[in-house]
Parts: sequence; structure tokens; C-alpha cells
Amino acid sequence: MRPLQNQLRPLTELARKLGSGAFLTCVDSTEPPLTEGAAPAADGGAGPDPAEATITGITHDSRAVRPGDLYAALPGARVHGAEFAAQAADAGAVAILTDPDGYDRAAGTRLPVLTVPDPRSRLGEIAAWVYGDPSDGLLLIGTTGTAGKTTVSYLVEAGLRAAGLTTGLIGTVEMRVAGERVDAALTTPESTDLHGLFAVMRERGVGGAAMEVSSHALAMGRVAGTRYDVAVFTNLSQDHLDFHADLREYFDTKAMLFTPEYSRMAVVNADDRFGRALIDMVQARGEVPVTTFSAEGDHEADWRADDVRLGPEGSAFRVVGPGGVEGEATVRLPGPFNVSNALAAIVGLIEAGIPMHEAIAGVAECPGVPGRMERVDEGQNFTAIVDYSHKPGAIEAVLTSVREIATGQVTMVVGCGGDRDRAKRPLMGEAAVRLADTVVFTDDNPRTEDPVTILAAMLDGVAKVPADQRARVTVEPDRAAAIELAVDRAQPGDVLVVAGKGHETGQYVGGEELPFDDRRVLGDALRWRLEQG
Ligand SMILES: CC(=O)N[C@H]1[C@@H](OP(=O)(O)OP(=O)(O)OC[C@H]2O[C@@H](n3ccc(=O)[nH]c3=O)[C@H](O)[C@@H]2O)O[C@H](CO)[C@@H](O)[C@@H]1O[C@H](C)C(=O)N[C@@H](C)C(=O)N[C@H](CCC(=O)O)C(=O)O
Ligand SMILES: Nc1ncnc2c1ncn2[C@@H]1O[C@H](COP(=O)(O)OP(=O)(O)OP(=O)(O)O)[C@@H](O)[C@H]1O
Ligand SMILES: N[C@H](CCC[C@H](N)C(=O)O)C(=O)O
Ligand SMILES: [Mg+2]
Repeated sequence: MRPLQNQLRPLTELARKLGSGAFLTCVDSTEPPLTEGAAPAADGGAGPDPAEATITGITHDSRAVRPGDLYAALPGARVHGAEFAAQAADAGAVAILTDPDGYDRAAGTRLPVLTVPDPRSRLGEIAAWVYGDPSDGLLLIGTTGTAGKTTVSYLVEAGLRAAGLTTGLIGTVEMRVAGERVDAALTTPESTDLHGLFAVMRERGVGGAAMEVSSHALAMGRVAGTRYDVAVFTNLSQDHLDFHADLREYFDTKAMLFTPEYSRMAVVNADDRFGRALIDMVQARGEVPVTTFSAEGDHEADWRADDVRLGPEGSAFRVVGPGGVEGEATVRLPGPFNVSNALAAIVGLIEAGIPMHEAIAGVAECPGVPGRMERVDEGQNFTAIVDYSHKPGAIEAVLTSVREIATGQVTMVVGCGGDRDRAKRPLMGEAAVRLADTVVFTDDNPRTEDPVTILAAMLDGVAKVPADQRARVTVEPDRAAAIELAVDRAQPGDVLVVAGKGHETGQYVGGEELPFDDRRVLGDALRWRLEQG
């Protein structure tokens, strides 16, 4: 999504802004590259004069270039973006930003080239400049944590809307600007896309936005140049150890959000042990005020959820805050973990200046989140749920929650993604068989890996649970067949959870995305069973 109105931004001004280490050159120039952004004299050669160049937009992806763009050719894990410089030029890029390694290929386009040592680290700042600091004046609430970011962001957006604001949403499932929806490629977009999106929000009068901030984004500088009015921390547990060295580094990356560079205020979950470590860390630094919350009530906190009443479709609870402030809240998502998510959203909204009754009303109105504890109901006599649990902590939270509502048995259909954290596979297998009565192990986005290897790693976890304490296990690699099997076996009062893909609409196998939607496959299986009588 890009703004309709763009300002003309002189490239020389950008070079000057980037300061020492930035070189702006035109490839046909016989002059040596100029430092500190000073524009070269007209080179008399065939290339365009960088002193004249103006840009109107920016992208890091050659496939997304629009005429007038600065193409940021970044070094990547797979390829250097400079490989696509010619493609970017053909699409209308007017200049290229790159690092010294990309210079020759960028120069081959004969466009002005701005070279900096580490362009990715400056990209957020550059993108914010290109679009004229578009997040200024936007009430922005960012949420990080291993689980709950999407859910909290939906609830926050609903609260902002209840407060009368035109809203924005940025996250895993989708991006929304004033009601218009766009598919999301990443949970947290690259900074070029992010500031473009903020510019669209500004154009459409968005007053408040809710956004997920992933650890990948913090590590890769995607949110550099973005300032959150409130940053919310949900929890931290095992995930993404393909990307982070260990849990400590994963935690430290998330903790970056709770520094003055990114956030004005912190709202942190005191029920989570990493949340408590974060509270201590942020309080000790004394730079960002911290407000704490506890839905479980076992830990001291500024805000609590009291008198929690769990139900099969959602929960009710009393919000109790500093000085005895109180309000009656509801959330239309089941399970104690969603009480925690709802409290996180309500406290985040209150800290952002939204009156408590509006925050509570918004959360209560939110109809749910696609693929998060989403019921698929075809009139069957058991409960069928699609949920995005694809990490051990989420599997535990979900299975513990549905146990409360099941009058019969609990079944989970689950797999693990390929090309992702391998260490979480046995932990997911173990959690599933420890807490369910029946588990059907299946494929979930094997990507470039052999699905058999992934399933074997999950089964390693199964073996950790004593045979008499574990669920009945079936392995059915074909995901549709696994869902049909589970539906076929279900008895009245049972709860069936199809875990891991949530809102996803494809199964990645090899380099291909095959259409696959758990909700549709489950719905079809349920209807088929009902038709058979
Ligand atoms: C590990 C990681 O996050 N990698 C991201 C990173 O890739 P990279 O820099 O290594 O890129 P690369 O593929 O080598 O390409 C280098 C450059 O060439 C450019 N390119 C590439 C091909 C082309 O035809 N044209 C082109 O311009 C690319 O845009 C890139 O700038 O920068 C790319 C551009 O922004 C991202 O697309 C890519 O995300 C990959 C696809 C990804 O899967 N990321 C996931 C793991 C991720 O970020 N997940 C988090 C958390 C999810 C959650 O738990 O909620 C998220 O925020 O989504
Ligand atoms: N507060 C929570 N504690 C534990 N598990 C949770 C919590 N909130 C959600 N979950 C589980 O995690 C799954 C993903 O939730 P959600 O999409 O809100 O989190 P996320 O942090 O955005 O995840 P992702 O990083 O995969 O996008 C849910 O489907 C549910 O199973
Ligand atoms: N944001 C997560 C989503 C995982 C979803 C699951 N279906 C899988 O493929 O592992 C990731 O990219 O690791
Ligand atoms: Mg998410």
C-alpha cells in the first residue's frame, strides 16, 4: 500500500542527512565519489546528474518498484538486492541505495547510486524521511511477545475504534487502513513498506493504530525510526531459535522495544517470568515508565483481572486498577490466556489515553480473530476449533483451555513447519501428547524439508512422555486426511483442535504454495460426516 500524494525529495539532501560514510555518485562521472553527501559537479557524461535527482518513494524489493522510487539494494541471506538493480531501473527506479558490495552492479544501471556501509541499519530513518515522518501524530500501540501479538493487536484496534478514532492495524493476518484490507507478507513489514503504510494512514485520517512487532523486525531494524506511544509485552517462550542464538538473545531482542528509542511507555505481563525480568530491567534503567498487569493474580501488578468467569465462547472478568478503579470486561475468545490478552489490550489502551470504559467496550465488541480459537460449526455435536498454535507454549495454553470446556475427549491435529526452529518440534510433540487424549501428527508447511524428518522430530518428543500418560497417537502426513480422520472419530462432547495454520490459506511444499485452508477442510469434513448421518 502506497500513498497517493508524494513529496519530491532531493537525493543530495538525503546524502547529506546520512553524513559521513555516504557517497553519492553518478556512474559515468570521472570525478571520485563525493563524501558527506555533497553533490558532484555535472559530470558531462551520459548518466543523470545526481544533483538533480529527486525521489518520491522507496522500496527494498525490485518487484515492487514504482516510477520515482529509490531502490534499496540490500545484502540478504540468500542474495544481494543489487542483483536486481537492472530490473528496478527498468521498473522506473530513479536512484539506488546500496552498500559497497552492491556498488558495481548498481552502477551498471547508470542511475545515481548512494552508497552507505550498512544500508539496512539506516533504512527506517531513510524511509521515514522519504514520506515526511508519517507516523508523527499517529497514536501507535505496538505489541511484542512470543504469543498473543495478533490477538492483542485486534483487541487494541477495536478499542481505538470504540474511542471514535479511524484505525489502522498491522500484523500477521492482514493490514487494515481505515477499513480497507491488504494481505500481509510479514508480521512486521520491512521499514520501507511500514513508512509507506503510515503515509497511507496519514492520508486517510487514521488517528490510532495497533501493530505487532516481531523479534525479527527488531533484530533487522524494520521498526527503526518508529516510535510507539505504548509498547505491550505479552510473554516469551520457545520459538524462532533458528533465527536467535538462544532464549536469552531472543529476550534481549524483544526488550529493545522497551527503550526510549522505540517507546514512550511500557505495559508488561507480570504473570510471565520473562515479563517480570523485563519489568525489573526497564525499571532499573528508569528511562521508560512501566505499567504491569496480571490476569492470573499470582504476582503483584498495577492492573488485575479479578473474578474471572471462563466460558466456552469467551470470558467475563473485573478489571481492577490503581487506586481501586474498576470495570466489568468481556472478551469473545475462550481460554484464560485470552483473558490475559484482553487485559493487555485494555491496559495498553488506557495507558495510551483511551478512557477505560471505551477500552473495555472495544474489547467486548471485537468478534474474534481469524484463525485464533475460531470455531467451525456445521451443527455437529462436538466442538471443532482452528487455532494458530505452532509453538509449545501455545499448544499448552490451548489444550489446557479446551480441557475446561470438553465434556468428552480432546483431540489435536498438529504438525510443525519446515525451515523453522527445529528445537521446538519435540517440545510441541511432547506438549500435545501430554495434554490431549488423541493426537494426529501431520504436515504443516514442510517448505524445503523432508516431511518425514519433521514428523520424526515431533515423535522424539512423544517418547519423552511415559506411555501410560500420553495421548493415543496417529501419524497421517496428508493434512486433509488427518483432519477427516479426527472428525470421523469425534464423539459427542469432544473438542477437536486443528492447530498450527490458523488463518493461513496455503500449504508450502517445496517451492510451491498449494491452496489449503484448515477452516474449509474442517468444514467440508464436518458437513460430509453429517450427510452420512
Ligand atoms: C530471516 C528474515 O526475516 N529474512 C527477511 C529478509 O531477507 P533477506 O534480507 O535475507 O533477503 P534475501 O531474500 O536474501 O534478498 C535480499 C534482498 O533482495 C531483495 N530482492 C529479492 C528478490 C527479488 O526478486 N528482488 C529483490 O529486490 C529482497 O527484497 C531483499 O531486500 O528481508 C526480506 C525483505 O524484507 C524478507 O522478505 C525476509 O523475510 C523472510 C521471507 C521471512 O520468512 N521472514 C520471517 C521468518 C519473518 O520475518 N518472520 C517474522 C516473525 C513472524 C512471527 O512470529 O509472527 C515477521 O515479522 O514476519
Ligand atoms: N497470551 C497467550 N499465551 C499463550 N498462548 C497464546 C496467547 N495468546 C495466544 N496464544 C496462542 O498462540 C497462538 C497465536 O496467537 P497470536 O496469533 O495472537 O500470537 P502471535 O504472537 O501473533 O503469533 P505469531 O508470532 O505466530 O504471529 C494462538 O492461536 C493461541 O494458540
Ligand atoms: N510466523 C510463523 C508462522 C508459523 C506458522 C506455521 N504454520 C509454520 O509454518 O510453521 C513463522 O513463520 O515461523
Ligand atoms: Mg502474529
